[in-house]
Amino acid sequence: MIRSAILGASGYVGGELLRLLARHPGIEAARLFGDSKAGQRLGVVHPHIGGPTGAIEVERFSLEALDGIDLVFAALPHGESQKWAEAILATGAKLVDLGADFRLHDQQDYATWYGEAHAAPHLLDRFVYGIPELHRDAICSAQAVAAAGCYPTATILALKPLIDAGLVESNSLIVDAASGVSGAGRAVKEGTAFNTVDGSFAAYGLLNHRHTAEMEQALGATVLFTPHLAPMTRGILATCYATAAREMTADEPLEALRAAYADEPFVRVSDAPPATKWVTGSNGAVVSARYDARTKRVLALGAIDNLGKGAAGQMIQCANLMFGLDEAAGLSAEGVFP
Ligand SMILES: NC(=O)C1=CN([C@@H]2O[C@H](COP(=O)(O)OP(=O)(O)OC[C@H]3O[C@@H](n4cnc5c(N)ncnc54)[C@H](OP(=O)(O)O)[C@@H]3O)[C@@H](O)[C@H]2O)C=CC1
Ligand SMILES: CC(=O)N[C@@H](CCC(=O)OP(=O)(O)O)C(=O)O
Repeated sequence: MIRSAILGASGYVGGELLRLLARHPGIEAARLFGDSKAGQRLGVVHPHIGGPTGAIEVERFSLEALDGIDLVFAALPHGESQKWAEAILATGAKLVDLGADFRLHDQQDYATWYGEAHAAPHLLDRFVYGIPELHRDAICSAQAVAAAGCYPTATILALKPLIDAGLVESNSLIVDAASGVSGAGRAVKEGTAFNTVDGSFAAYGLLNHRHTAEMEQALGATVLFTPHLAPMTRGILATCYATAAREMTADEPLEALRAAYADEPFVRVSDAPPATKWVTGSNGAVVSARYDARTKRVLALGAIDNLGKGAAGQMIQCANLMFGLDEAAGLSAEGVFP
């Protein structure tokens, strides 16, 4: 059994990692770290986790606690893992980091979009960007993976094959994406309180959301990205528009997606517009696309569970590849519907 440690085990992503690892045949959650909830039993912090794991106490992180650990999952607030990454990698453990610290390859981009200098720019090259459908071979041989952000995962899966196939003008991408409220993390905030969100639908982060940089890096394109907060707990739906590079049949973008994802275990191409509820609780992504001859635009859609393919599921998918396990180990659950 591969022994993993979870940094941020008391958060939403940590809880989802624990739920998925409980059924994983090859990776166990051996050490669990938190911050303000250190000292509490896991069954109290995450009442949905039962069994023996529920009795484990959340610890405060120390490097010594990584003794005998093969794999570290980091699900920490942005800026935290860059303080620890070098020391973690020096233990020989593999690291899958979900924060944004190591997703951008260029330290100047990081400073621009995150508003501060990177504390460990010399490590940026050691991290492979963690979307297996894009970088499977590199992930297989990596010691460190920076799992992709939630909005970028939905967007990149919907658009990348269309760019690669030369169907869209890469300087014309517009992405409107909506997220469930769990995407904002577990801490109590006025902007994500029930009375703020219930019965409402709002855009935020206009023109400057940090995920824009990640999308642009992965797509090699210019993106106008507008995130929205939707009154639901889980799910992301990215609706993407691009100027068509040429005339094509209405279904040609859909065929490009089918060709790109024919052998992918987690990406499904759908004729019908995808819904977030199709992937709730799973590591699935559903994508679709059309060409509109009237406006000469291509429309593409991507739906994921922000905590699944947008976070914990993708982290485990990457870890499976890094350890030569079955890529789908622990991730076979279908979505929960209705
Ligand atoms: N939620 C989502 O859908 C997605 C989240 N992400 C990213 O994953 C990361 C985790 O997200 P999420 O689980 O939602 O966040 P939460 O706020 O729910 O959890 C954060 C976790 O980090 C711990 N923590 C906070 N500050 C520190 C610190 N200074 N040192 C050590 N541990 C600390 C918290 O401990 P404690 O609770 O004990 O204080 C908690 O376990 C973030 O970077 C987020 O942006 C990425 C994709 C999707
Ligand atoms: C709904 C909501 O607030 N979502 C978060 C993004 C989700 C996230 O955790 O960001 P990373 O993927 O970069 O880690 C936000 O817009 O800041």
